[in-house]
Amino acid sequence: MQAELLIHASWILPVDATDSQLDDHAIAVSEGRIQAVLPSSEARASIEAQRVVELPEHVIVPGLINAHTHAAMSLMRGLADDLPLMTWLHEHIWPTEQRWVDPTFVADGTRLAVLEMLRGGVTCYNDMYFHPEVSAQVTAEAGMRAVVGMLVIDFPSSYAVDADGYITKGLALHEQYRDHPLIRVAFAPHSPYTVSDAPLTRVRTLADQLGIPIHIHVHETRDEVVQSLRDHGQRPFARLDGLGFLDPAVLAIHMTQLEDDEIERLAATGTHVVHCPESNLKLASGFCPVAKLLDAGVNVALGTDSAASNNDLNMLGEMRTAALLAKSISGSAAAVPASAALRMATINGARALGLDEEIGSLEPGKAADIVALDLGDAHTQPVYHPISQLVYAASSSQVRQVWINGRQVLRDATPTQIDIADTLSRARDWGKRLAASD
Ligand SMILES: CSC[C@H]1O[C@@H](n2cnc3c(O)ncnc32)[C@H](O)[C@@H]1O
Ligand SMILES: [Zn+2]
Repeated sequence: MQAELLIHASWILPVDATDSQLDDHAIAVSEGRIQAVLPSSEARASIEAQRVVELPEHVIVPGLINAHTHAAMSLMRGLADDLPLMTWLHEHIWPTEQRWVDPTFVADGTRLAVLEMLRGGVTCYNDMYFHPEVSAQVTAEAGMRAVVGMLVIDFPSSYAVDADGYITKGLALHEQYRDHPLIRVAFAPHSPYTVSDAPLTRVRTLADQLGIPIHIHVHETRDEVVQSLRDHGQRPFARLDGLGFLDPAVLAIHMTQLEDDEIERLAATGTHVVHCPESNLKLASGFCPVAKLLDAGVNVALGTDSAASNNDLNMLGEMRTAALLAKSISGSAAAVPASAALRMATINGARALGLDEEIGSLEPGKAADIVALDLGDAHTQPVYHPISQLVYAASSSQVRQVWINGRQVLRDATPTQIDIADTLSRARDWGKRLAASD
């Protein structure tokens, strides 16, 4: 057999149906797709490859999927800390966005985020932000995969004046990226408290017509629920249900406030939940009952939220936090074991985005989105169970090689498509500008 690329590693965690661990295996790649995953001994005997990569002491996993981001907000990392959500948004983040966010801000912030995520083994992210056409372009230039949000919000910005304006721009973006190999689009109405019923209904209709996901913040805090009971006479979840917003196209972000009947309804409707544990912890938003959701059969993916509320875009850290927090909340050390955390950061994210035929696991026929981490460092030795080292001990600095669609975008921890010095210099400049206006 011929292959363009053959990667040998000490361990492969393909995230298949049985959570296999494959020791001394190889992955053969051609035309951007995985051809075979097989023992290295067999691969050496049967595959003639144009390029062979040997990765002893490395574990290979599917590219991580960050299922909820506001990438460009990396330029606001550390701008306002130690505040609850509404104070943080109303008194700091939204005024800063009104003053500064434009296409250049989004380009420079997204590039900084893409650099951080690629170095952390993230190969796909699901974004919600202003000027998504700019995020899409920057991401595609870096060779990274993204689902870019067709943002909808009732408030004006430098991007659009009203909800219909956001939708019109979003539809143009959808047209522009039809059939793109790396970029998909989804509707991204910000939340039930910032988008009124009419645009939500329009989003629902259009999403059905176009067959695309809907990405929305829901039940992030108790205050959100209290406010909705006051303004609408019902919980946001019930309001969204009434508007037809519960089904397998919908990614409900956060979900820290959930009654048992709502968990049952999520499971019955196939609605996905995206858990953002570090952002929820930092803003003291509440706790998403992940173990209960998984037990009920709800698909739970994992996201960082923005670097302004996390304060990083590190999905290795997010997996660890998700696993530890679930144990603490449920009172069971068996809750969200390492294998479940890895599923949340890979195949569950792919499923939520409707991309599970394409990415999320290392199986023949899927896109070659592959991440290799070197476990030879002191803090990940010795290796009894590679998944344990990956989820509970590894850091981003151990991500050495990343391929997306079979193209190497990180080689020996260095991005191949991004100018690091320029990206950092632009970030520093924005930092000075924002600090001077504070
Ligand atoms: C209109 S683009 C997205 C919008 O979301 C804001 N945002 C960032 N983090 C959060 C969060 O945790 N909850 C709600 N909204 C958030 C961001 O500042 C943008 O304005
Ligand atoms: Zn968010």
